Amino acid sequence: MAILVLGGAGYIGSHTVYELIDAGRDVVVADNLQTGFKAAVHPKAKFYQLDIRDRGALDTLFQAEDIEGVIHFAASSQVGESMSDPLKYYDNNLHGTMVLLQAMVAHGVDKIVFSSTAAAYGEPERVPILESDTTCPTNCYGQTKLAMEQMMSWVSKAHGLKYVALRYFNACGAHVSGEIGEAHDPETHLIPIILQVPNGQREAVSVFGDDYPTKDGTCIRDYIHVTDLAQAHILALDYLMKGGDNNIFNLGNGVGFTVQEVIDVARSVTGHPIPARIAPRRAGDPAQLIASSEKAMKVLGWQPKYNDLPTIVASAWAWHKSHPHGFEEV
Ligand SMILES: NC(=O)c1ccc[n+]([C@@H]2O[C@H](COP(=O)([O-])OP(=O)(O)OC[C@H]3O[C@@H](n4cnc5c(N)ncnc54)[C@H](O)[C@@H]3O)[C@@H](O)[C@H]2O)c1
Ligand SMILES: O=c1ccn([C@@H]2O[C@H](COP(=O)(O)OP(=O)(O)O[C@H]3O[C@H](CO)[C@H](O)[C@H](O)[C@H]3O)[C@@H](O)[C@H]2O)c(=O)[nH]1
Repeated sequence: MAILVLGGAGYIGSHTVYELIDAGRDVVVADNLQTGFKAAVHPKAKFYQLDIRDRGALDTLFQAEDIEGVIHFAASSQVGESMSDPLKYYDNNLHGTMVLLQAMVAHGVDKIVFSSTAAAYGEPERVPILESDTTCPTNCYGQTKLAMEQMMSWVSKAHGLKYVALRYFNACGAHVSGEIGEAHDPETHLIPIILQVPNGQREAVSVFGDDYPTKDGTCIRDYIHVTDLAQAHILALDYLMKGGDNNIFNLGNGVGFTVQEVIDVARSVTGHPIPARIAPRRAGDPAQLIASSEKAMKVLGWQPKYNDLPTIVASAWAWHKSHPHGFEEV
């Protein structure tokens, strides 16, 4: 039987497929390639180009393949865009997940692990954040992810579906092989943006606000390596296969770094001075997001391996230096 990875041509999905294949699992990837790349899909995975909102295409896939569980990354995930075009997020994230769950129920596939986000919490009431803390998203993206979690919960009560929601903090880094890495266009994430400077693609990095109540005034985030995230998906799926109940887990390193500290690490990793300019705050940015991932460690046995920021940034740099245009051939 195979694992179906939706969004397996994207950043976190492609890394998860590599880990699944390395673990000897059969993998089917489905992706509409709206932000993903066929070249990111492991050659041993079977690939379907489809949109999860297309029920007919999903039916064809579920009829053709023997699927034992689903890992669902397929979503739109840009915070800023979700504020200017919220209906795109309701359509792709909520409607897409609704069609997927309808197809899963119809075809008797009853296990799903899916990408949620730290954005589900909004401005945290305390750090480190526990899964039981208040969820009050400050942007439409986080709202749709929280609504996806709630949709799973109701579908579970009615149809016996079992789910794990993984609330990631800041995904970063690249595969140790150097074959795949982060390639978003436009890029909005801090570490790849910083690395565009030593790659000659940007003159300086803008620091969005230096007047936050943090040690150097810049925002604090919890950076977690994409391969550690990938491993958590495998553990979560195995947990469901062994009869584990519906659950929600934070995934982060439990350590926060300011934007300024991340830039300093990138300077030391790349040997480039990386000029930084203070810019206005970015709307909707909480001052500080740090995960408590103790529950994932205790229940899933998850143990992040790349818990050191210089190592994480070095893995990202190895990828960006050798693939300055991502998966696009120029
Ligand atoms: N990158 C992060 O820091 C982060 C943090 C928290 C949560 N997440 C979530 O993790 C997931 C993966 O994020 P990512 O950074 O790898 O994003 P990504 O954009 O690189 O990957 C998403 C993949 O899903 C595909 N996709 C999107 N809509 C689809 C649809 N309707 N049908 C079929 N395929 C579709 C895209 O083509 C892409 O390959 C997303 O759900 C995102 O919301 C990401
Ligand atoms: O050019 C930049 C880009 C980012 N930042 C700052 O760097 C920090 C990290 O920003 P990212 O855009 O890399 O990541 P976010 O924390 O905003 O968001 C990420 O993590 C969230 C959960 O924590 C969501 O899941 C979201 O999808 C994902 O992009 C923020 O303080 C941001 O203001 C800058 O100063 N300059």
